[in-house]
Amino acid sequence: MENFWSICLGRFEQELSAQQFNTWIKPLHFETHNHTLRLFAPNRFVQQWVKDRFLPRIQNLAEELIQHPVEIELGLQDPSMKKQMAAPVVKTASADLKVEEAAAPFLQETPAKKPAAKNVESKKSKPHGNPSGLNSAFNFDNFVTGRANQLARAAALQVAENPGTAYNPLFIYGGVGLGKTHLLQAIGNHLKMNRPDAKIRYLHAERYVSDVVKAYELKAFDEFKRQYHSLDLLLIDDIQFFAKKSRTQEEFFYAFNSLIEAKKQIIITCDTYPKEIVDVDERLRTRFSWGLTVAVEPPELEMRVAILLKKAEEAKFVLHEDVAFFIAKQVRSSVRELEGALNRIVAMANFTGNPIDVHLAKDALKDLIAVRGRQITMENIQKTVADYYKIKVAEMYSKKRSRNFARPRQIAMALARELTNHSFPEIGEAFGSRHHTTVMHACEEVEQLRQNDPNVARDIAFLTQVIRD
Ligand SMILES: Nc1ncnc2c1ncn2[C@@H]1O[C@H](COP(=O)(O)OP(=O)(O)OP(=O)(O)O)[C@@H](O)[C@H]1O
Repeated sequence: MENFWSICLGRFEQELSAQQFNTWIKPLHFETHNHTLRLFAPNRFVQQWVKDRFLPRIQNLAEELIQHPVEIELGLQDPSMKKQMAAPVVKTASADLKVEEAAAPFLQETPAKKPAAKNVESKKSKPHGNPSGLNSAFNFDNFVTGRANQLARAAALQVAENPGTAYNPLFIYGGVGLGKTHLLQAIGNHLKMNRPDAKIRYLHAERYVSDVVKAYELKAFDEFKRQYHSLDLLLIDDIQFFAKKSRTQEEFFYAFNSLIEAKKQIIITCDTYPKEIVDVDERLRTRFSWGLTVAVEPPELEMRVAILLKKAEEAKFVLHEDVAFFIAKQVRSSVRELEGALNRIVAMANFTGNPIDVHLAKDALKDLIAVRGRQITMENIQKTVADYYKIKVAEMYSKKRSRNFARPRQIAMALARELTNHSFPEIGEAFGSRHHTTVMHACEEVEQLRQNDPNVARDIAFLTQVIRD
């Protein structure tokens, strides 16, 4: 075991570039303790990086070079004492590669788009053994309010104060990373504080699906019903995941009716308006609009700045307004992306030891800025709009006239007209050789819709931001 690290160093030196090796592997300090290999990183940034990229390889090498099972710990060096701290530590056992989250949340890159969560109780963090699935980190106090979400926040607070009586169900919808889960959790935490005995359950829709599957396998629907139908507050996140799950939808229909009848509160989040949820039973979609439906929209500039300042305050570091404005101007699509950008900047500051200023922020976000600087193309517009409406890009140039394709196509044409310098004939050409009057007609129709249909206006605002970003 004593020689393990020197052999590892040799291997990594061969496998990595000199710069990678010197930056990530060489600075690690190594110790052994009984059957534990201990590595210590000089800072959290290196610790997180090594955890994400190199720990599995170190694990392989341990399996190859050491004949008996070992545990690997990845801790932090204590900079002042020049000795190692026991925690926080990332641990992994040789038989089973289990990595525990150890670094502060501010050092974890936030994914731009949430990966399809599988059977998650709370996708934000582990529920700390709390059967309600609530995460106390999300509350009303740290939810920044602005035009984009003030109605949703007011409704959420109202419901948290008067569950079962105000709006039932409360249906919160909006694009990714805009604070729907945050609000859901805040409602749960608020009620829990006011009524500690209340039976509250927060869960991601996929968890509900898997509970139905389990109940089915174990023939335990009575128990399943007992659990869900006896709640005071049911918080269910990302209901669009019920699509095509007919048994789940049936069970949820019963749970829904039973809870509403008993005046127990249900709050649902979704990526779209109830009527537009695909592959979910009509009777459920109708019920979703029984109470109040509110949207969360992408935050405007000032609100993005306020969110950044709040996040900095929470993480206890100083963020000057000019830096916050700089970040907010670069990152516009979602709060999650905003957090991701801030994480990068903080990580770079920690890593380099430089202060957080606009210069450092520019450096940390240079990839993002380069991407933004790219010219907006019609291909990009077509792809973004197609992705958003979940249709194939090919439908942008196809001749199909069904509304599912025609409407997104018209919106993409109107955006192409607005965001590029192309002429009507050029746009027509790019959309399956259509006549320029078709494009003109599309632009007029979309403008009408934008003025009269708040959903279309919201879609266009969101798409414009994403394309510009
Ligand atoms: N108004 C806000 N104030 C403070 N933080 C916010 C706000 N809106 C979102 N956030 C933060 O942004 C991150 C993403 O928000 P959240 O997970 O609630 O988004 P979501 O709408 O549920 O996304 P998804 O559709 O992917 O589930 C969270 O860390 C959340 O705390």
